[in-house]
Amino acid sequence: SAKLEYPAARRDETVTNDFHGITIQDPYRWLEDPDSTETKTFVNEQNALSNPYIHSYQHRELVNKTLTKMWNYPKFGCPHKRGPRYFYGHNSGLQNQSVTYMMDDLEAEPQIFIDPNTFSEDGTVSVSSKKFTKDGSLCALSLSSSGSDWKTIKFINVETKEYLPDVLKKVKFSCLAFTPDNKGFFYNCFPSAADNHEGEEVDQNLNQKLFFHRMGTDQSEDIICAEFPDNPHWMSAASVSDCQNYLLLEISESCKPVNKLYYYDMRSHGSEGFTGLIPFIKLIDKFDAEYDYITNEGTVFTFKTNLDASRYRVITIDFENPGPENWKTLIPEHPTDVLENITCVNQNKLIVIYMHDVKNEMYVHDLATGERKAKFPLEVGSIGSLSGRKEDTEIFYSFTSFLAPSRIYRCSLTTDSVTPAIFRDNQIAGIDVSNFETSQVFYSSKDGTKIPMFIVHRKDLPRDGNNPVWLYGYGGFNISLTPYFSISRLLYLKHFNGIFALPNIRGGGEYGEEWHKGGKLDKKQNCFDDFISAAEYLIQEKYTQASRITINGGSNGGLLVGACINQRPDLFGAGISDVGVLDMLRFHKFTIGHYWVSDYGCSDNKEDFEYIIKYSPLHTVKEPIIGQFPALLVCTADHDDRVAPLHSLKYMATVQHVLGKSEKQTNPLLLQVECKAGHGAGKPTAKIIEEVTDKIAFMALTTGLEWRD
Ligand SMILES: O=C(NCC(=O)N1CCC[C@H]1C(=O)O)OCc1ccccc1
Repeated sequence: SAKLEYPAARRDETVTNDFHGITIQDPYRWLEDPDSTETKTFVNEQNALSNPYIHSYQHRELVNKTLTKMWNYPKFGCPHKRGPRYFYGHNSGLQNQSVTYMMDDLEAEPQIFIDPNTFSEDGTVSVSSKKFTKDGSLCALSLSSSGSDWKTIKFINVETKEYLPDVLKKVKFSCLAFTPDNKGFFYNCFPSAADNHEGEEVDQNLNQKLFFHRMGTDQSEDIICAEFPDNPHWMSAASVSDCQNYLLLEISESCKPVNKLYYYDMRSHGSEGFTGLIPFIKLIDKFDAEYDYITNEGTVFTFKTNLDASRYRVITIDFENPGPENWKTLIPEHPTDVLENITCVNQNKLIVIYMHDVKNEMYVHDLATGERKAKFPLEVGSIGSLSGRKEDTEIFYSFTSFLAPSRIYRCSLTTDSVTPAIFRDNQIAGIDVSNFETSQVFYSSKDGTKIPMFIVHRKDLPRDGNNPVWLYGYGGFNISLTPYFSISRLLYLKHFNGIFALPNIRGGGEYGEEWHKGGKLDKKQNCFDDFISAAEYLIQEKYTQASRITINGGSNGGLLVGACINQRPDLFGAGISDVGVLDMLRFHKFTIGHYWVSDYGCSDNKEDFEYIIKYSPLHTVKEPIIGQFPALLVCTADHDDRVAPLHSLKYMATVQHVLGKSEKQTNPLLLQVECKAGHGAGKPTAKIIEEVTDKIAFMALTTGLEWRD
């Protein structure tokens, strides 16, 4: 391909910082200001390069049309009962946002409850979460614009579907909790945040507070009921216990799976509402483990915890005898499987979801004794979502896997046996998934650790060492990548003879906290070694060859791509880094980045700096000794306030500076910045399809994909 000319971005060689005796230059520091004319010009010049290149792909329209057609199938969410009614999410196929329907019973005619597509012309306003009052009479909506983490909370009268006058602003990373009498509402906001924020600012999110809002009043009258002036990094979340007597408060200070647990007995309060800081009882007042509320029977509380259990277990704590010596184990830690999720249903049962070698298993346990009662018949895959409360006698759950769009089951829990029935079976038009297969392999990483990897492709694929591979990974924050259905992957498999490979690299939660610890802080390089070893495995097993591999990941996965492509430019044909964390010396200075130091460490500390600087993508760009750098597409968006676009802008400016002038560098090095889009959550269908089309077009142009009908 003809060699591209890259815009010469100004380098300010005067910007340097001293890190524990080491001087580090930061010549593109000016790109950290999203509002400067210079930054806007830089973004426009980069898009003026990347978009025409991507649109030069001859089959881009064919991919777009095919993707749209495959995407256009009805998608149902699990029904959930709130008060006397059932609610469920539904998308007819191509709607920008799913619609929430309501029905008086499961056989009744559904009617529209909330249609977010009416909130904006282009579908960029989304409902990020909903919370009903216990009796289902009111519903709080948390709304996001352009994919920003900033939320506006509004309230709907469910019966009349009319909005109440109450509007809550400056809300971010917030809980939603009504008081039992429906008169009050707990939420979190950042009062010190600037008024004009919309998600394009990079200011740090500090000093979050818990507020009490009295329904029918103005937000300016809201009461601060929890704040942590000595710990500006802390964030909190309030919830009401199943019995409605207790207000629980979880406090966390980072993404580490540990939290403090405070509580307050609301019975000692009249209905005059809350008037000031709540005198919480500090049940757990240190950050030593996670305590995740499941339910309570009177003063005996049931929690999921990783205390002395890296694969989690279930304990009970009696608030009357709160000393740890009185705590009891209800379900002990499993010797190999991770206890992922527990829900109390039908008053006396626990629905327990485990992860066994990255596949879900689901059981019924007895709440009182912890005893296992039944096992759900599940295929290989994941439980996508589950709805059911203590007061419900049935559950709905969705099952999904690489080759099965989510299917919803309904199961009564009134007896000890489980006989689930299909409630909704989503079908894809024009795809016969029986032509494809999923396998799971265990390959060795650099240090000999066995890493599981899912491999999905056509059944008749030749092992000729020449198949294109979409190698996708994440590797961090205790997040597990269990099987999930994706139209874009299926198109790649069907129309390009592609292979989708998903290695469950360390840093995730696939084998519990030990797996997470194996890929964080000073062991973060293990994530990159695991991902590199995955590519080497696929090559030596004759699935593919380096030039046909695209590595891809988002956010922490975007860091994965940046680090691996810098370290092994010989191993990949292309890399696509989505909304990546790429400046590892400065990530904690912007928006919620300070929360990530639990996985990354912080360059303010000498020991942390010394391992961070070794892999930070922005600081490890160098010309390959032999050959050229792979094709690179770095994607971000102007309202991404989870990972500010500055990471991608500075990284691409550096890559183009170091590599772009070399005569041998004919692979493109491109940055694409989307407008009215954010980190990903809430993105309208139309934008998702455009974005995926561009990704596939880029892979086609740079790894020689050939379309087949
Ligand atoms: O920052 C995160 N999560 C980690 C995160 O989003 N990360 C971690 C690294 C980059 C980015 C990503 O991988 O998506 O969540 C913020 C939050 C939400 C709700 C309550 C408290 C705090």
